[in-house]
Amino acid sequence: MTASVTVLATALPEAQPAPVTRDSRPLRLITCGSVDDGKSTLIGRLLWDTKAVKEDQAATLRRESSGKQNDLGLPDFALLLDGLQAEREQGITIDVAYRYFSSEKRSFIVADTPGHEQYTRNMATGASTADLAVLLVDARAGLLEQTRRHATIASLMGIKQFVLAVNKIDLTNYDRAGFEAISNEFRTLALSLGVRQVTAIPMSALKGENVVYSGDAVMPWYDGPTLVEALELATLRSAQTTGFRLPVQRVSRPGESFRGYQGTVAGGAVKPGDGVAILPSGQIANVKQIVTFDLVRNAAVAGDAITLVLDRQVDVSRGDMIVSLDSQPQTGLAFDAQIVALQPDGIQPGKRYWLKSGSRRQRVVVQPVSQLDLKSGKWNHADTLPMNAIGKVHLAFDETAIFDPYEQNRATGAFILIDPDTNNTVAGGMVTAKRSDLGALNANDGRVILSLPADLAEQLMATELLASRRDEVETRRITNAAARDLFDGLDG
Ligand SMILES: Nc1nc2c(ncn2[C@@H]2O[C@H](COP(=O)(O)OP(=O)(O)OP(=O)(O)O)[C@@H](O)[C@H]2O)c(=O)[nH]1
Repeated sequence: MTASVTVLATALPEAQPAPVTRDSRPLRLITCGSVDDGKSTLIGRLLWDTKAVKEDQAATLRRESSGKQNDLGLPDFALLLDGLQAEREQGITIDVAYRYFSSEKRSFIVADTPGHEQYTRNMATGASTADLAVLLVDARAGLLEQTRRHATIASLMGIKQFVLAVNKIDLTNYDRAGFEAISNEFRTLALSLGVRQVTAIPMSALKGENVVYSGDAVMPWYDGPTLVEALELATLRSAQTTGFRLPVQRVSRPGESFRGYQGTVAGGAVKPGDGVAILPSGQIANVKQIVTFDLVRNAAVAGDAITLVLDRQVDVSRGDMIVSLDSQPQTGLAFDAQIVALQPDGIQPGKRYWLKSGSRRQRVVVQPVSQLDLKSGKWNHADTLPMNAIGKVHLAFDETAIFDPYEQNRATGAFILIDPDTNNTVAGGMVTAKRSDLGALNANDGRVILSLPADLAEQLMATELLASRRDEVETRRITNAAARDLFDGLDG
């Protein structure tokens, strides 16, 4: 494997979004499963049967499948997703790519997360924007620990609707009892995670039974929906409950008289005349103008990329957040969070990481408190968190941090942790609450840079510099990634 460059942005979509036939936003879903459960085959089958595959792709599929067809003589639908594999082989790791398809009633965006090694991380990236999770299991194997982990992460990230796809049912001779046993076990798990909306569907992704077309002929005992019918019935995640949020990406000063603050609205709405506060400084101003790339607008909502002009001179820089006066996020030096550890080193207590949330990046000390036992669903005391662990932690900052609880706003409540030594993303997390005091965990205690020998201090500075450059690269990519803008724009 040759992953040398990590692109945190989304991959460019290969196809334009399917036309929205009704006045509804597309439903976003993620698929999760263990290796070989048939995830690629299922997504391929969905694209194929909903006719989201372009003719040239279809021709390639027929050609490439010939000669290496499976026992059933069907094309290898997983080949439809091979574009990502090719990118991986060029040394580029792409966390999530989005595929678009639609039925007569609705359009959908499925987050496709390639690769197994970093699966949990990829999954967490996809889950943060999804309305629904499709959890795949192999009908012969039933629920695995991996299924439990994925279901847990999906629920932690706020997904409240699951479809359990009991795949490869053709290989169990369409065994009804086996299907029901797996469904019941999964319902118990989902309930323990607080997820009540579960649809279990017996299916064969390979043969296309109960995916888009009914599997009646072979499973007359099943009278529930096909996968697409279940997706058509699903509800969109409810709107965020916070006020206006604009994480400032850039301050624009094209001339003496104009100063605008640019970013993508991460919550709520804004219109000229609204009172806003600039955090963390707490300065106050009114909105004078809202400008998009070619228009002056009379309002902007979450998902809009805007330039905001204020009615007075204030001091604003990248990483600040402009928010509505009457509904502000929480600011402070200590927060509680839940994280998923993503690297072999896990999370070390007392170590200083970079925390990145929106356009803001700051130093943080992470103190693990407990780890989730996936089998029992209990939180056990923990001082460290190994790779893949889901844990509760305390975060301690040495400069004011700004968050909404993730429950209220996924954009301003989510973050990643970066190891300053390696620049690896070591965790993804969600803020659950503000803490009233730092207790024993004062991040300033970790601020020993002044007492370090000069050469070591210099090294540390160099690391910081490197990290900040990396930050720029990342931001540029994200800005350039038409996919993300497009994707976010669909929400507007
Ligand atoms: N019989 C049968 N085989 C299936 C079905 N779905 C997938 N397969 C086969 O199972 C194997 C694995 O399928 P993939 O779609 O590659 O599985 P995956 O989970 O995406 O695996 P990775 O891409 O390795 O993560 C392939 O040989 C598929 O043809 C099914 O419903 N029935």
